Amino acid sequence: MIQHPAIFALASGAGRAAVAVLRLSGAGTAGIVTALAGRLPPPRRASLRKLRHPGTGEVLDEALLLWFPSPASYTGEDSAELHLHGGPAVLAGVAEALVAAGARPAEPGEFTRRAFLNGRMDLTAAEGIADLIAAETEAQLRQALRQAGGALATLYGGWARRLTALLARQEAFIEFEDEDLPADLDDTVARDAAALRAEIASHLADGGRGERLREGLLVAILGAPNAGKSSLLNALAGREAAIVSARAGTTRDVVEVRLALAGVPVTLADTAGLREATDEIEAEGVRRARRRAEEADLVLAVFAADRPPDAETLAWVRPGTLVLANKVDLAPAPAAIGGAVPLAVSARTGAGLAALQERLAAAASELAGTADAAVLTRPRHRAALEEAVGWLEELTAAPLPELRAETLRAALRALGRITGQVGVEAVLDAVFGEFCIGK
Ligand SMILES: Nc1nc2c(ncn2[C@@H]2O[C@H](COP(=O)(O)OP(=O)(O)OP(=O)(O)O)[C@@H](O)[C@H]2O)c(=O)[nH]1
Ligand SMILES: [K+]
Ligand SMILES: [Mg+2]
Repeated sequence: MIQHPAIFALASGAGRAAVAVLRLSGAGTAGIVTALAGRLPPPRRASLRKLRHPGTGEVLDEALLLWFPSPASYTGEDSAELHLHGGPAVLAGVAEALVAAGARPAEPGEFTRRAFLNGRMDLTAAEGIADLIAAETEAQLRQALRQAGGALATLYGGWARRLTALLARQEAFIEFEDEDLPADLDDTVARDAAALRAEIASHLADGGRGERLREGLLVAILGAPNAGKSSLLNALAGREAAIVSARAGTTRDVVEVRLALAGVPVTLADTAGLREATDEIEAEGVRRARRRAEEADLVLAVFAADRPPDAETLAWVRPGTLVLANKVDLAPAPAAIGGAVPLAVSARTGAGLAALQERLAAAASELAGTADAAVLTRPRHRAALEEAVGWLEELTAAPLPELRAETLRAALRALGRITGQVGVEAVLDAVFGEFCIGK
């Protein structure tokens, strides 16, 4: 195990709390703990200790101490946890004492980065831990747990091992070409590489569901002024998030609410009514509405049942758009709008809102629902896998055994970047930079 200089950080949430957990890891942890607590507790056993400033001897807190000697710790290094009283003055005092004893505050993700460097986990599992901390819904949590548990490490690691074996066969062919090798060895390499390429390609062709679940879905509510968009947003959110009024052009800024639908986090965006606005501010609102609709994973096109459908909104109706006829308390819903059968709702009476919730939940799980398999979760992985597939395609076209070996090596490097086998400092910075401090 590599032991880097000692770092510390608050591992629990910031702010006043009954208990705050400070985590300490790295070379010299034993000495630093001893400097504050007098002596080390037995490994992995919680012990109550008075903590003192090593310079002044001043008592800082009475805390529970845990000592995790290397290698049996999260980072693989010597580590300790201090369970303090969670007030800002206590934390500031202990932090200062730790610095005086030779530790420094940790960077975001630095503990997990050390765990990775010590071989405690691969990069995909480390990313899974970041996702676990960020998870807002149950489906996100399940996906993160699978990844942190090594589902992707196993899948991508398995592919890397198969590539390595192929490379070995290809190189044997080059090395011993004149000798008694099976005549079709070169062909079998190409055949097995094509099979692997097909497997990776089918993993890539998942419609982006895992990535969407990780990021959350964006649903944009679109429609003419006064169609009842803000009323519907409020009804779905269960609170008065947006201003509703009888005046056309009420909503200007995009108003967002966060919901969980079928375990998928969803940002529901209410937008300005689509029309040729003369007012400068409203015109900007309409521009924002269009931009949001372009970015959205799902568009809710809202029409008022007592009006003929407007051309501006009709232009956004396409396969996959959820078409609503609102205000069915005033007039019956038309049989079809823009070729789609509209869902009849009334934000005023609540009619059809349960069906709307169901349709939204169904759409959310179709767009972002994942089975309990290893699923692609990040653009970083997608890019590297696409690169690997590209190299394996080149292999088929490569005329010389040496060139084939080269494409296999390149594909292997692409896979290695995902799991961290091919260590690129920039990749590590990007991966661990997204962590919070203390993890
Ligand atoms: N009768 C009836 N009135 C509704 C219904 N939904 C909304 N309204 C009314 O329609 C008017 C406009 O509603 P809003 O929710 O502000 O409409 P909007 O689409 O957000 O309008 P803009 O923000 O101006 O684009 C308000 O007076 C609402 O009370 C409905 O289902 N039935
Ligand atoms: K309005
Ligand atoms: Mg509105």
